[in-house]
Amino acid sequence: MLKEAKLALEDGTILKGEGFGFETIKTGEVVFATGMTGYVESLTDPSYKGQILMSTYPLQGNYGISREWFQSEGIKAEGFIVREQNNYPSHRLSQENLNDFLEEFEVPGISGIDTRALTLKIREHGAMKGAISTEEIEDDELLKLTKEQTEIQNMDLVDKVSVKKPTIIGEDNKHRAVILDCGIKKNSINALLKRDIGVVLVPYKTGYKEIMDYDPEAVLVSSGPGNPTRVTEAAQTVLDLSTKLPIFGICLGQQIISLAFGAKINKMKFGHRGINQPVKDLKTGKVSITSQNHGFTLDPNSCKDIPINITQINLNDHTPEGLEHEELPIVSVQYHPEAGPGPHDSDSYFDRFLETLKNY
Ligand SMILES: NC(=O)CC[C@H](N)C(=O)O
Repeated sequence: MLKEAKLALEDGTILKGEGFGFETIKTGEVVFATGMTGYVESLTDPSYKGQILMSTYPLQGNYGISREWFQSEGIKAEGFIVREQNNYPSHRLSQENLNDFLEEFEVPGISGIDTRALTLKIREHGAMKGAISTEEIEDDELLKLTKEQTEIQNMDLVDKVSVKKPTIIGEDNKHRAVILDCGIKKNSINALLKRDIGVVLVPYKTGYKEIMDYDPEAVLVSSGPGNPTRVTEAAQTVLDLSTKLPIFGICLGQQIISLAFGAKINKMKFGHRGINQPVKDLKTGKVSITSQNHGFTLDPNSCKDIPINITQINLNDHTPEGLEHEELPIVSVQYHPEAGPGPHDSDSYFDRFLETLKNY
């Protein structure tokens, strides 16, 4: 049954649509993603914790839901905004429809929204605080909840998605890496397992000594939600480990590594979320099409006097997309080489991880 739902934005906008998924009220930062596919991977990506996801592509749900595509145990985004949803999916792997998927994980969805207009608004204004209600609520009350919520910059979101205790996956693999888990995606773990690298996922607050006790050959600092400056413990751990082991970072991981060496982080106006972001390698001139999902970036000027070099840039806005330490085997990317969703063009990042680990 279609029921009326509302979306409120901090600038006072109230949009009405049809509710789907779970009947509830959720707040979050409203962000848009431009991929034509990948709603299952994105909704289950822990980096979307604290955010209400809007797809710019107008039809969602048409190929259904499969657990094979999950990037974590369930939906991590706070809500889903779409133009049109389809609940009669067609795909050989599909196990349920979008409505039941959201309902199962107690997440509200709103359809019938003019997502094109809303995207333009966000591009102009920047990402905004918002709220979705699939329950009955007065406009004023929903606006109040919207405005009163904490800014995403000041939320501790990594704590909500990081593992609670160390977890070993692939004990019998030839190599071993520790993943400093800030909200790892399954595809990243699988990319290492595929290369015979077993992993120990450790909580993001785990210190140097405990990590070394696992006798890893390298460390991966994972992607994850929210503001990297809220996880200073992880930056300290990176610094402590930096002369001992190769360190690789993905997205939030890159931001944490750059903070460890003294770079500055800025909030972007509306971020990069999509599966066709062009990234240029400054050494080879090669351009890759990458999967991205971030709203913070490091200030390139703050890298001038620290031992970190920017090795890759985004061709849309020239923001840093890859880093390397001047002397140590420390490498990171702002995009998602593990894909899920998106292209596999930068899968070789994990080959480099393996080579670096073997040679160290
Ligand atoms: N995918 C990620 O790791 C996101 C990193 C960080 N939360 C950002 O928004 O910039």
